[in-house]
Amino acid sequence: MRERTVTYSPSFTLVPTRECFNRCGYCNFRADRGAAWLQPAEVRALLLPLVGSGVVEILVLSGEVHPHDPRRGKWFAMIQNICAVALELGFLPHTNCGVLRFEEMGALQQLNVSLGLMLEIDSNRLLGSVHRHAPSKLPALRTEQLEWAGTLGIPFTTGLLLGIGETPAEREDTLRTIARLHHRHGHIQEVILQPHSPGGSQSWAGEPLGDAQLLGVVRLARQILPAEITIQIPPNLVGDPVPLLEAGARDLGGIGPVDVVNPDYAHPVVERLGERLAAAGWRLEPRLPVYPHLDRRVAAALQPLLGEHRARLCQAAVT
Ligand SMILES: O=c1nc2n(C[C@H](O)[C@H](O)[C@H](O)CO)c3cc(O)ccc3cc-2c(=O)[nH]1
Ligand SMILES: C[C@H]1O[C@@H](n2cnc3c(N)ncnc32)[C@H](O)[C@@H]1O
Ligand code: MET
Ligand code: SF4
Repeated sequence: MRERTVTYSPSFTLVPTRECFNRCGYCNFRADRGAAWLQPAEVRALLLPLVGSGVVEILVLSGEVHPHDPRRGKWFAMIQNICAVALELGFLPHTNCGVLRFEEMGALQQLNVSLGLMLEIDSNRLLGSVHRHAPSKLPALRTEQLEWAGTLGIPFTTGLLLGIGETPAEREDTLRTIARLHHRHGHIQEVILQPHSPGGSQSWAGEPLGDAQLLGVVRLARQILPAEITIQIPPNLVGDPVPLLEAGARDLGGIGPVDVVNPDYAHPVVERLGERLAAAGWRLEPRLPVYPHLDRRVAAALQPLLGEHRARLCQAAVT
C-alpha cells in the first residue's frame, strides 16, 4: 500500500494567564480576575529544559483581559515578552490569545511565525446560549480579526468548535466564511475541526460531538475549503483518527505533554500514535507552526531562525 502523510507539530503550551473576561459555556480553562500571570523568570524556567528536546512550536494560549481594562497593556507586554524569550531560546512561537487590536496584531506578527484564533461558529444565535457571556465570541468581531490578519499578511490558523448547539447550515456558513476570507488574502494555512469535548469545570452541560458527526464535517470542509488549506483534527479528542484522514484531514495539531484546553483528554504519545497510523498506511511527520508556502510572509527578523528549522526538518526527512 502507498504510504500517505499526516503531520503534527511538536509543541509545548505556555499560558500567560487563565484570567478571562469571557465566560464561554464550554470552557474548562478560564479563571476569574485574580488568577496568576506568568512571570518572566517562570517562562525561562519552563522553556530551558525543552531546548534540544525536539519541541519547536511554543503555543501561547491565553485568557483575555478586556480591551478597556487599564491592565490590558501589561497583559499584552507579558505576551510579547513570552514570545521574545521563546525566540531567543530558538523556538517558533504561535499565539492564540483571543481578540486583538489591529496594532497588537501587528506587534505579534513581529514575534510569531503564525497566529491563531478559532472562528468557532459564525452564528449570532449562539450569543443566546454558550456565548451569552462571551463578548469576544461575537462572529463579526472574529471575522474582522481574520480579515485584519489577511491585510497584515499573517499566516493564520482558525477553526470551528463543533457540537455547541449549531445547526448543519451554520457549520456550512462558517466554512464558507473562512473560504471567502481566504480567497481575498490567501493567509489561512489550516482549519481546526474541534469536537466539543466536555470537561469537569464547564458551565454548559452539552454532549460531546461524536466521531460519526465529525466525519461528515471533515467531508464537507474538504468540499468547501480550497486545497491549500489543511484540515486539522485533535487526536486526543477523537476515537480513531484514520477514517477522518481518509475523509481529508491531514494534520493532528500541536502535540505536547498536556492539552491545556481539554486537560481531561490525554495527548497520545507521538511514537505510539506513529505506530498506529503506520499500521493503517499513514506516515506521521513533524511540521513547523507555519506551512512552507507561507514562509515568505513571516517577518524578516524571524527568517534566519525559520530557515534553520526548515533546513533541519528537511534533513531529518532524508536521513
Ligand atoms: O496551532 C494551533 N493549535 C491549536 N490547538 C491544538 C494544540 O496545538 C494542541 O492540541 C495542544 O493544545 C497543545 O498542547 C488547540 C487545541 C485545543 O484543544 C483547543 C484550541 C487550540 C487552538 C490552537 C491554535 O490556535 N493553534
Ligand atoms: C482555544 C479553543 O479551545 C476550544 N475549546 C474550548 N473549550 C473546549 C471544549 N470543552 N472542547 C473542545 N474545544 C474547546 C475553543 O475553540 C477555543 O477557541
Ligand atoms: C482556551 S481559549 C484560548 C484563546 C482565547 N481565549 C479564545 O477563546 O479565543
Ligand atoms: S474559551 Fe477562551 S474566551 Fe472563552 S472563556 Fe475560555 S479562555 Fe475565555
